[in-house]
Amino acid sequence: MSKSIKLAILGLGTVGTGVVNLINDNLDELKRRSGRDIVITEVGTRRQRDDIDPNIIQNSDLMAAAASDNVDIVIELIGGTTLAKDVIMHAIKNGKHVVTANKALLAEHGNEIFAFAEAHNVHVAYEAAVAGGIPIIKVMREALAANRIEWLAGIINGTGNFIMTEMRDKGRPFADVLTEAQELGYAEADPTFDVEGIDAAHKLALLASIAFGIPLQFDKVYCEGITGITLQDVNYAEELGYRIKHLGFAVRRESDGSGDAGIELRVHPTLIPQNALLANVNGVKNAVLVNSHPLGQTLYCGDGAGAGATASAVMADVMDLVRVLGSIDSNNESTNGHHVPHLAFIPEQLSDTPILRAEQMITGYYLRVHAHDNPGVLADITRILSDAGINIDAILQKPAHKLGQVPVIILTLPVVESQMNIAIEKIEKLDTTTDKVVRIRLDELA
Ligand SMILES: NC(=O)C1=CN([C@@H]2O[C@H](COP(=O)(O)OP(=O)(O)OC[C@H]3O[C@@H](n4cnc5c(N)ncnc54)[C@H](O)[C@@H]3O)[C@@H](O)[C@H]2O)C=CC1
Ligand SMILES: N[C@@H](CC=O)C(=O)O
Ligand code: NA
Repeated sequence: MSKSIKLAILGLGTVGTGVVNLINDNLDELKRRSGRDIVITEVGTRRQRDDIDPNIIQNSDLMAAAASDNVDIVIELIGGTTLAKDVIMHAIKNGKHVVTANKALLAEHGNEIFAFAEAHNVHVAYEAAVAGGIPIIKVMREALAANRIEWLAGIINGTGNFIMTEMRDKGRPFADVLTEAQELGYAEADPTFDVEGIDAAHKLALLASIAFGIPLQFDKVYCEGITGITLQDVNYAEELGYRIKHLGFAVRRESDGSGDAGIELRVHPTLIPQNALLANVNGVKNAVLVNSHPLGQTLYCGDGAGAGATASAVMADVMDLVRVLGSIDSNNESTNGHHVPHLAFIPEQLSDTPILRAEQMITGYYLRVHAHDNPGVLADITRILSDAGINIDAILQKPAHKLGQVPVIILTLPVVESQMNIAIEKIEKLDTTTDKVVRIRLDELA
């Protein structure tokens, strides 16, 4: 057997431990598939641990581990955007290939990191950074490489989907389910990233780049989380044949008279029909639906978080890099040019297609309006909507729930957000309405 491949695993938390376990469990499988011995030579830990194989160097100096002569591939699993960035840049500078699960880092600094890697002729692989174990990066960069991607929609945060599922099915309180997600190793170190939609926005920025061939633009992703979703809205949505899911959308919009041309990047709770495929993806499962030409719609589904699923993606990247290393000759030159561009398109071909602002985005809406139970209230509300050119798809008036007040639920057809903003402002000013209008986007795309 030829030379072994030496790994440094930096960070032994949920994912790092999952990677060590996977290597131990599947060592023979890895060797049979790659023709190489895959060996962990160093781990980056804060403290010396006695449960680590004594042949493995335990290094609390991650910069040293990233540059070690004893390492071919550096696997960054510490998370965060400061030390993790320094360590990755240092590894690249020292000619190491890198595998990372760190979507926050790539969404914010990926343009710089990938350019630096290209300049040093090494790869930064990141399958684990999006949708956990689902091989969505590989599919989009390689299997769909001949397609023009029109849009994608996905459940891309396992913690959020787990919370929404448990709330809906078992009526469990939000905070309890979040605690369980943390115990199961699904949540980010700072779980507000999960519940405020930031983690999904990081992943969407990555998916959009490889879908459309645009630079990473995390700062332009419209982002809403699940903290404002109440059981009341979940139940009303179900009554109307819809389900609320937290989704990410990347949509190419042509200028067709109904709106502006550009790309919509948005993550938010969304009503989708109960019979839609994504409506039935539950628990920690993620799913990404991709519409491309000429293939059409394809759906990718699996565990989006957790030790085993994420380790699977990390090691899939390692296996790809083993093949790249196998194709490098003794002068460190690539012998067969196997190189998938980091963002799927060759860097000079990345386009500057504008990202649309929130007011330019087009979606349907679920509105919950609280009104006095007086004659003519419904007429006032529907007139405002129709004056704004907004078509109503369904309307549901619930029995009065507090002193003479009725919740009115309205579903609309797609409308440009700026129009909806104007209409909601007018509805809130009516003497007959009380409270703020609750609005949740509704999408039939997914
Ligand atoms: N947990 C999951 O399901 C998934 C996590 N990820 C990403 O994987 C990365 C790791 O996540 P987890 O394993 O969940 O986090 P974690 O918090 O369980 O593990 C991080 C580990 O890194 C160690 N660490 C941090 N700074 C260190 C330092 N200076 N020196 C040595 N060790 C250090 C911590 O002590 C901890 O053991 C993050 O970027 C996360 O966003 C990606 C996909 C799924
Ligand atoms: N916290 C993330 C982990 C995987 O990316 C999630 O819940 O999806
Ligand atoms: Na993945």
